[in-house]
Amino acid sequence: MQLILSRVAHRAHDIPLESASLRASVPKVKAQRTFQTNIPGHFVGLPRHRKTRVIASNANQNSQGSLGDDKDKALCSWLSQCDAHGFSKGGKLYVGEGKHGRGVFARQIIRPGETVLSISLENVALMDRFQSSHTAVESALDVSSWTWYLRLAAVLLLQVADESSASRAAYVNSLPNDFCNPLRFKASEMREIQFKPLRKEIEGIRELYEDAHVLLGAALPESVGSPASVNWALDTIFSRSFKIQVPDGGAPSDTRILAPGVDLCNHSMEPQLDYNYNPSTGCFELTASELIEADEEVYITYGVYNNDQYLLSYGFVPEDNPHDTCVIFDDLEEALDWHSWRYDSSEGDWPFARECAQTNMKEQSIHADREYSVGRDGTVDSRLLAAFAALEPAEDSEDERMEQAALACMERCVELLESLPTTLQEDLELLGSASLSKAVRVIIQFRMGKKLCLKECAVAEEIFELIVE
Ligand SMILES: C[S@@+](CC[C@H](N)C(=O)[O-])C[C@H]1O[C@@H](n2cnc3c(N)ncnc32)[C@H](O)[C@@H]1O
Repeated sequence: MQLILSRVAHRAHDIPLESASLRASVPKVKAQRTFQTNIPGHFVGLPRHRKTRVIASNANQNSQGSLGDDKDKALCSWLSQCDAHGFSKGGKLYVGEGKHGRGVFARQIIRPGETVLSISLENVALMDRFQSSHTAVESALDVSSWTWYLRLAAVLLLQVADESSASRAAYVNSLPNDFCNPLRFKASEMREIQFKPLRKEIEGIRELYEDAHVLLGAALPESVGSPASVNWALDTIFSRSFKIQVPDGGAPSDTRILAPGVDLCNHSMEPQLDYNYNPSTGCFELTASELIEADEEVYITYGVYNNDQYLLSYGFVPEDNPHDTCVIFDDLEEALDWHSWRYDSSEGDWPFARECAQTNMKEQSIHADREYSVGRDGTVDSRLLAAFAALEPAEDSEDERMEQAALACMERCVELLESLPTTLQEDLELLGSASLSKAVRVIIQFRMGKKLCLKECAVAEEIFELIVE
């Protein structure tokens, strides 16, 4: 948290937002590319900064100490009985309280390439299919047509219901009960989001949860079929499951698993551990990708997602996420309408603009309906640049059209920034307040990420350099 705050503070003071001067201040550049469809990549621009990893070894115990609370101890003891030695007394890892709550720490120096934890799929993991020892309830369920999250939620909830089996009870008991899920944001909190796309996605996922209540409620034993139990199971699998390729009687296919122990690792954009399924051992393995010091908290990466996806799946917003994006137009028609209003371009060649956007879209396999966004590094959706460039007068050179297109994107970002109820600086000050709820705190972090994307684009002179390189 410290990192993002200091960086935002610096940038918020540093970069003046002067929309009026944008057109005039952009440098002239020489184009070498042919106009229309050959803008590189989906987003266009240059990365501007890179975060330095800060190692936090602030576990509440040292390597000789106990392994977290009683539930964590029971989990570690079960894992070591299952031959997953990572967390046993002689193992290389321990559970402790880290920078983001409970996490995993190195007990000793770990060298690159060392496998630190190995989880048998058959005996330890929970998979989105029923494993060899079917119970009667499992056999009675026809889950073949269900999507993976319904299957995995059913597997987890049946594990909870199965009191006769202690096999994975230690794991189930160690799972968190409370989760910061945007689906349960109150109406007043929803208003604080300030950005429409996330609100829309939350509504969509609420429907998904409601459908799951009906389906799993009808299929599962009463003791685990309540909406509250189903919510818990879905929260758990969305925030802790891994997708791997596992042979299922034939060729490897996508399988979702809950991997006890591995799922205790918190996320970092610069992790020291990789995870992989090893077909020769049948295990899901954690391996060091760099030298790790004793008592250092170890991280994995949860993936390349924007902050919307992080918040929806994991309930947090990563610090300084280079993959965050901010929607600036819902679709092409909105973009063209805006351009016509802003620059009086109603005489522009709209069919040509659509064609340019679509050609760029097809070339990059982007879904037609996808919104138009800017990236955290000052990049712009290349379909948008192509469309806007096509609206510029035909007699202008290709350079001039591209330059005006990029300027239009920058001006849109400025306009959006100015239309928001709070500025970056105000959000930063709000975050300093001790009385914020967890939900509001994460919402403010989320909207600051979006504003940083807009701001990076609004000042991104590099856009021009990259377009014409
Ligand atoms: C796979 S679990 C990791 C272990 C978890 N801390 C635990 O106690 O079980 C994922 C959850 O950990 C928390 N988390 C992981 N990485 C985080 C990070 N970088 N910042 C904030 N919270 C994080 C979030 O609550 C997330 O939903």
